[in-house]
Amino acid sequence: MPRRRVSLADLHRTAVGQGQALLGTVPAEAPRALGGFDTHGISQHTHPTVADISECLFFSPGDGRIWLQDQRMILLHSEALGSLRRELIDSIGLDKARGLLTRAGYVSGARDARLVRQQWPDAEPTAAAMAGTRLHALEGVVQVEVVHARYNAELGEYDGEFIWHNSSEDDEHIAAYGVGGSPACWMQVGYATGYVSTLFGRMIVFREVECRSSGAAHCRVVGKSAELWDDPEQDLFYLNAQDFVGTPPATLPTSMPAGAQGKVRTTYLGVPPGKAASSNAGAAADPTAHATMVGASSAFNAACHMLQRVAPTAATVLFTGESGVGKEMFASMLHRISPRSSQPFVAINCAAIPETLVESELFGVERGAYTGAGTSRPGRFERAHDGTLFLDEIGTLSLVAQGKLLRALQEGEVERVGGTRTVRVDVRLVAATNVDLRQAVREGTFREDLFYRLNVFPIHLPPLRDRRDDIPLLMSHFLAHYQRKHQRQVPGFSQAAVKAMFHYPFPGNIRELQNLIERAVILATDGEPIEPHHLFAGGEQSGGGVMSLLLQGNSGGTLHAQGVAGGGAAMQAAAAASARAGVALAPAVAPVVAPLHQAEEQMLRQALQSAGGNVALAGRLLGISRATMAYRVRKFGI
Ligand SMILES: Nc1ncnc2c1ncn2[C@@H]1O[C@H](COP(=O)(O)OP(=O)(O)OP(=O)(O)O)[C@@H](O)[C@H]1O
Repeated sequence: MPRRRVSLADLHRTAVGQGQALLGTVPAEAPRALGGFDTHGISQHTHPTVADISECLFFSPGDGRIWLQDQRMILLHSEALGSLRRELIDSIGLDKARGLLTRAGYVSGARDARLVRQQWPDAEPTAAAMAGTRLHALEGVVQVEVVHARYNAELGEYDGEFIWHNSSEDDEHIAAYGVGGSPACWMQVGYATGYVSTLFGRMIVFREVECRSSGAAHCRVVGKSAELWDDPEQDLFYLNAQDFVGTPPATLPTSMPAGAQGKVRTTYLGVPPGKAASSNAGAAADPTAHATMVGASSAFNAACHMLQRVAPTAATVLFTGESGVGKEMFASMLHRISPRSSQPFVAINCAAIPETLVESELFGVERGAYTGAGTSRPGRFERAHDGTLFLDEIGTLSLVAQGKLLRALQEGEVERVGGTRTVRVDVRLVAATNVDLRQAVREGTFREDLFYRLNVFPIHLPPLRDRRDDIPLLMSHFLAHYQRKHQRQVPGFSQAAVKAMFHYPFPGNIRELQNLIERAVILATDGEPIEPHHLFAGGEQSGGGVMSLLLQGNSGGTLHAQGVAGGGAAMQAAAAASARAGVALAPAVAPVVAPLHQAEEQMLRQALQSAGGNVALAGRLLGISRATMAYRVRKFGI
């Protein structure tokens, strides 16, 4: 069979042209059904229409694939999904099954929103939102009738009501359980939440207020920005794979009653009830102790499930992943949900300690051991006794330090530098690395025996560009966080800003996203949404344009811009915003064509110079941690 991709639209066209001869089993009324949407307030001819969308659907029977543009799809019997659903409910319970299906729906909706963004970048917001209803129908899930839908970009508020006809989930639920007391379109609600939240870059919660499964004639769903609901917690609960995962609050407007703000904050803390209070022993050493962990992508959920499995044990855990993906945050959460949570969590960044001090930092030192050791002090191992010791950037340890670490792990005891007695320590070791330790072993820079000692339970955290479904949640989360922190009234993101965020590769991962949003919240004008130039004002390459940070003297940075997403008007606005922020825009520098290591060194030097030699600030400019910055500065001998 030829490996030809045939789009649904091709079939339709051919059928129309050739009197249905090539359609075979496609029923004659199918094209009419596809075009059968109607909406109030927006015409069925508004692009992207069902016909436009169907151009993205390809059947490739020759190689057993169906594509919705670049996403592989499958044509699954609704009954098969029904049986999976029934087994899930029967084996893990209604609430857990509902959570799983809601999150699967969320991922699907988020994917479709990205498709619409990519294919119709100029579609106006209502049309892009309506495309979700058309995709949902085209995928055979549900027919959507729009009661009303409205998005106010100025206020960042969404509000919509829909009637769902022919819900496939209801058919299956009713077939298995009959008509009962509660709504059952869980995946579909997850889809709507994922689609609209991804489209607008903020948390928009859908709730099914009437459902065929609970006796209504048809299903009715209401979607609103999370802060417009009084009690979004009950809906958001199902988005969390584990109870330690928080869901980002929507922006908390200052007009919100103080009591309500408090309620939302505690609900979203991301710490299971009872755990927060007991983990205070480690809180001082743990900078992320009160941070909320958010995410909804399948990669994030998979890592959370692994964390939940390993937390109750004493096994060594090795987190791998690029800088800024959340390894330290996961390590800290691991401690908080483990039986050691009331004991210390001691973190050490191996890259940040000079080679000569590693031993005394880890194992402690006895008075007089060397010049300057005026008092005896315990090392991190001793301080982490009964608790968790987190060794970050473990790949940077020297071979000598690796040998000493291995000995301490094998023997369960340490000897202070200059001391004569050994101290027994009981620590749970958690390590993290952003280098490939297997490769380091092959290259002879990392001990094989230590690698196997650490690699007991590896958890890989993929880069943000590979789990883009988390982006809207993270955007909402950090927007709310920095609004509170900096007392700003920024209602949300403009459509251009959301688009730019979805196209940005985030080389610095979540840390970089966090920095972009903090900067944007500061740069944006109160009462107006965040625009791309507020986000990409620090040298990031966004979409078609580049903004780079050029450094002149020690008197502070100068922003040099080479176009920004949004074009000339955005440039002018960027210039105005930058002027407000005390920096100036100037013509662009030539694109960097130096080898990677040279470019890296140049960027490090520029950032340091801009930050007046402040390593932490320079790191923030580049979207990396202070420790990583310090390590790289040392590596290049700057
Ligand atoms: N799932 C998440 N939800 C909310 N914030 C997150 C999440 N993951 C990471 N962050 C935030 O992103 C920043 C970077 O995370 P973290 O320091 O844990 O990354 P890392 O992988 O340890 O980086 P490095 O390798 O550079 O040390 C932190 O401010 C952290 O709070």
